[in-house]
Amino acid sequence: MLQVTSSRLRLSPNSEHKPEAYDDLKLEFSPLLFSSLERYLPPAMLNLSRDAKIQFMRDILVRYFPEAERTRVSCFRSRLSHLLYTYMLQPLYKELQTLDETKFFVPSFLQAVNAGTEESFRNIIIEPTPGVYSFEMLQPNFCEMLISEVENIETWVHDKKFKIMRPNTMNKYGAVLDDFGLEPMLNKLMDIYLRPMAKVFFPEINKLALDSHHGFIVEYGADKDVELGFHVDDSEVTLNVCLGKEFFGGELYFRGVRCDKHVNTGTHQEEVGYYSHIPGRAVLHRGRHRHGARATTSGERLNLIMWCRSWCGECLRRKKERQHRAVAATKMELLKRDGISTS
Ligand SMILES: O=C(O)CCC(=O)C(=O)O
Ligand SMILES: [Fe+2]
Repeated sequence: MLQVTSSRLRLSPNSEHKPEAYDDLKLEFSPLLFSSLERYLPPAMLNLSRDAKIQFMRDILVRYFPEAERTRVSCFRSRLSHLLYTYMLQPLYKELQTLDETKFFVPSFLQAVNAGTEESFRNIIIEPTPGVYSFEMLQPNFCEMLISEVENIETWVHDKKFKIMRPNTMNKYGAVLDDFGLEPMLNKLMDIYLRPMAKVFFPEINKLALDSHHGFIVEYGADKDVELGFHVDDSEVTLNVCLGKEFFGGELYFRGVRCDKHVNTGTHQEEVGYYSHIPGRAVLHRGRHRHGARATTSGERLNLIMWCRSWCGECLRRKKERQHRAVAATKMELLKRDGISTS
């Protein structure tokens, strides 16, 4: 039984207090909710054991959150962790989860990254249109393994009757690799192998370290997606590598870099560019470089895409502000439901 002098939540969060991480909890509420709520705990409770705090906070949340919402979150979380853990433990190729550079990359790419100079990168790239850099990157064997892994994921998901998250709002086929145990490997790929190159070719984003990514596979073919409309990516820098198989069409078209305000403006002649995919070859471009993919007219095309992102100081400040507002709103809601006047 929990013994505390006051079980009332604080009126304002204790900003000095660093809440515990609750990511491992398999409870019906988001771990973030527990971390946010911990800052509102009465001072005497902060030194209690983690289990005691969990029990106390869970009691509060159970009282205040509607049943339907809890069931929805709970179902989603348990299905998602089930997906992650079960698949991660028995993928087709466990070796894809650990980046082995000599097995993954072609020697020319590795040499350029090891040298790490502008000249070494310039030696391996072609620039089909200004701001789009193409280079040979992946070993054929790695491409084949990754394709087989994706096919295995799809069969597995189908057999288990799971609904998986599709890569983005435009591609209906493919899979988010981060959800299937490949996130750490892709993180390493971004950190060690892409970041130095991005620094050389996109000096304007040099100050922003690429620090997170969304890694996925897109699939095109007769009974899959055929083409991809004109868009910008939700990324600072995008890596797009063709894995195979055999196909005609699927060229990328580019139409200049734009900020949010001018994303729908016209294109100038010198901004028009094209790139034809070749298995194993990558393109690196700004996420804001407007582009699309023409129809894959026959065969099957699979590409590995990494939307690499970074948080600038202002984004970080706004993110914290949003979190702060969300916490404040949750707290107001809790207090109101407890019949405490908040005015
Ligand atoms: O199909 C492609 O190669 C382009 C994919 C793409 O632009 C995207 O997923 O953002
Ligand atoms: Fe894109």
